[in-house]
Amino acid sequence: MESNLLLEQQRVREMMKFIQLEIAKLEGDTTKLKEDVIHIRKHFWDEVRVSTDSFDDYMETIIGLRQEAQALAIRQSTHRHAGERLDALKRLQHIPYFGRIDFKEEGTDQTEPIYIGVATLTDPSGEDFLIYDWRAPIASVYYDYEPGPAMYRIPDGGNIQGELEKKWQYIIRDGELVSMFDAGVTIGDEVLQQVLGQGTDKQMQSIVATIQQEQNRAIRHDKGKLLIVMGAAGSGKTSVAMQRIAYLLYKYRDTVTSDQILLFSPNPMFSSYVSNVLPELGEENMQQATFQEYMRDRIDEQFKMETPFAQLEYVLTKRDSPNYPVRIAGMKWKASVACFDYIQEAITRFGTEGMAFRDIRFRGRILVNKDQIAKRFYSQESTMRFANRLEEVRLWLESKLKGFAQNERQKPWVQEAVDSLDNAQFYEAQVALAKQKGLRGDDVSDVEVDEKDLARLIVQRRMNPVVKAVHSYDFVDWTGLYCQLFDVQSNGNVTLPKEWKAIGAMTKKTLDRGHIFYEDATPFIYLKEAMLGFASNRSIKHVVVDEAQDYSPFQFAFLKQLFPSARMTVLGDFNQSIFSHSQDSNEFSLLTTLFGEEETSSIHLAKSYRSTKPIVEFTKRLVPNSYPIVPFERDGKEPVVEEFTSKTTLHAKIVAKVNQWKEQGFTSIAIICQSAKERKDVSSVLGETMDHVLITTKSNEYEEGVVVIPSYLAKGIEFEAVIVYNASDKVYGDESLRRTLYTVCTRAMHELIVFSLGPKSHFLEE
Ligand SMILES: Nc1ncnc2c1ncn2[C@@H]1O[C@H](COP(=O)(O)OP(=O)(O)OP(=O)(O)O)[C@@H](O)[C@H]1O
Repeated sequence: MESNLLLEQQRVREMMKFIQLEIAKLEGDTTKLKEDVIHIRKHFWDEVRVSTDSFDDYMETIIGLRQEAQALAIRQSTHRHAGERLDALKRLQHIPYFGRIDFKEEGTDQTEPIYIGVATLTDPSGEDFLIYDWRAPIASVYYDYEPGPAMYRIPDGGNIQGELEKKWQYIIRDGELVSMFDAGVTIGDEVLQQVLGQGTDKQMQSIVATIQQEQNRAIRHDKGKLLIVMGAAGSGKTSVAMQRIAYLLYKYRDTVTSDQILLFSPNPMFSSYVSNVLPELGEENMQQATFQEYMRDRIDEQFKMETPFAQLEYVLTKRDSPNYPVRIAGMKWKASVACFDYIQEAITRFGTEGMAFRDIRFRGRILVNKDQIAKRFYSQESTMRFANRLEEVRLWLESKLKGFAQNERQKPWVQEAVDSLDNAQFYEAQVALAKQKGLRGDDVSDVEVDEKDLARLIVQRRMNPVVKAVHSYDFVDWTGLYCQLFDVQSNGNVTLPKEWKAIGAMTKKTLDRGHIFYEDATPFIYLKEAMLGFASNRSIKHVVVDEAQDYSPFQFAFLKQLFPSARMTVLGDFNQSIFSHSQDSNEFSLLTTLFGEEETSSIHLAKSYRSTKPIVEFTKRLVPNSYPIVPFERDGKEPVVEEFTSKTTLHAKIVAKVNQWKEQGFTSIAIICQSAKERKDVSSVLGETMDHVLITTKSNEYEEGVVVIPSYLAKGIEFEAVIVYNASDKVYGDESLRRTLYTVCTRAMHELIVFSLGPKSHFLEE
């Protein structure tokens, strides 16, 4: 072992030297190549004699042009390759590799050592692989097998069988091999201990050196349209999501680019938290969005949409409001599979009856009344697509409006409007008419304007809002249609909630005020787009949804329609549903039906890596009916639960504890409050005594130091040490908040302290 270590240390040093030399050489080469490319571009035409006097001259010109273009293309391609190699070398310059397998391919008698790192490196001839990218097919053996028979898949679909003779793990710091381990069965117990025991960086980091077998299955999974990854808090779901994106970008590098992958994240701060991983692995970041942004764009100016965070504040802080039970029952219903089925049935029913239309009005007069529109709609074959039927009605209305406009020009109000135009208005009308005739500038004054033109223009302008409304299908009473869903008092197939009537009344009242609850946004838009056709985006090839337990079946159905060409990876943990009101289910059952069993695979990650074993054991007890949660064996302090009777002593204790943690060297400390309301209280008290950062829904950056953060913004991220500000039974007493308490406690990596003002939550007793 000792001599092995010396040999490997020697190899690392040689490799480091080689990498440094190559970097220096390539930096020179790429500068020269870039200058060459610029030079060729600049003097392109100087090098070509252009003449078309005779056929021979013409041919010579063509050949000259082709040669110059070829020279340019060759230089550009050499420059690009040199640039790529330089990038790879730079990624390897501190840690050239982290693992090695000794693999003997079946049918050969030679064992080849395969070194694995974050990029591929060949010798200068390009023939021998010095280091393999962790995503290369052969590297999968490193993650998937213990010594013994092993195999890996190659891109054409075949398998390479062989024997994995040995597996090593290396710890290399600043170009020196510090230690190496026989990685045997699982990769990384020792290395993992070290990695997980350290402090957290400002942002999430790649885990390629220590990916575990189950995680690797999820990262490299490549079958069907949908992959569901469920896993305990801290089991590496987000890490899997990020390494999986890197893997897909590598495997499909000829067909998929980073801007064709879209990650849905829970909030903007989360986006910044994960933004380092892909660049660290040499890839550009994928696109990121929140579901809320997609909804907001579609709801547009029609309603003022509540944000999901405002919705959560309501859930967490308005328990005493008399409307609370109805609103919560509504939230629960509107996010359920039952509601999804119910609206699907309603859409089918509207095909034969019950569509709500609006009168087309102009200057107080009804031009086409809603019954006429309904008659036209239902006069068409019910087998026709809904969108086509509505389009036919639109075209019919548009042609009717044209007729109305013509008649309207003769009306006295138009003549009056023409007569009352002052000079400025007349000139402005002249310019507009000139524009309609395609004239501009000086030509404007040449345009002859007669009364007929002016009448046409005046009617056109007055009717414009009506024309626009018809064009955007506002002749359908979308709000009425949505509200009408709540008028149905019984439905054969779906059980309606007992608060049904009150839910309907509350929904209507809110929409009438020009507001829309967040829970209504998706069903409302879904109803509309299911009838009009979904405005889809076909350029996205892969959609990744993190924190997927917080998405309703509607939202998934919507995503599927929105990105019809995309495969999906969905990662979540039902123990962490902050929307526990809305999600009773513990599985993504609708998702399976959406894509079909054939196209769906599920992987469960049971082992939890973030927190120490005592913290995992503690948090596990908060969710007794959960799927298995297995702690990674990492020692640490037992979590502390402490009750206080006064805020003053509680705050003094928080300040003392935080200061102590800072002295211990912790750089990421969170005081997690239940809501933003509570966060404000805490901050106003701590403000003078302790430096801290307040995290709000507007925070875009993941912050180091001491943060005060509401529960729902702490989703998905982690801190070295966590104080749960007030886990009293008053604050976390309701069953619906069990999962919230679990979520906040599981943010802690090394230390967890749960304070309570008054008697602690009974979940903590359990
Ligand atoms: N194989 C691994 N090697 C090293 N670190 C790992 C590994 N898997 C997970 N981790 C670490 O564990 C922590 C939790 O990972 P991650 O945030 O991906 O989990 P999660 O399942 O998304 O958590 P949650 O659902 O609680 O938000 C991170 O610090 C991550 O780097």
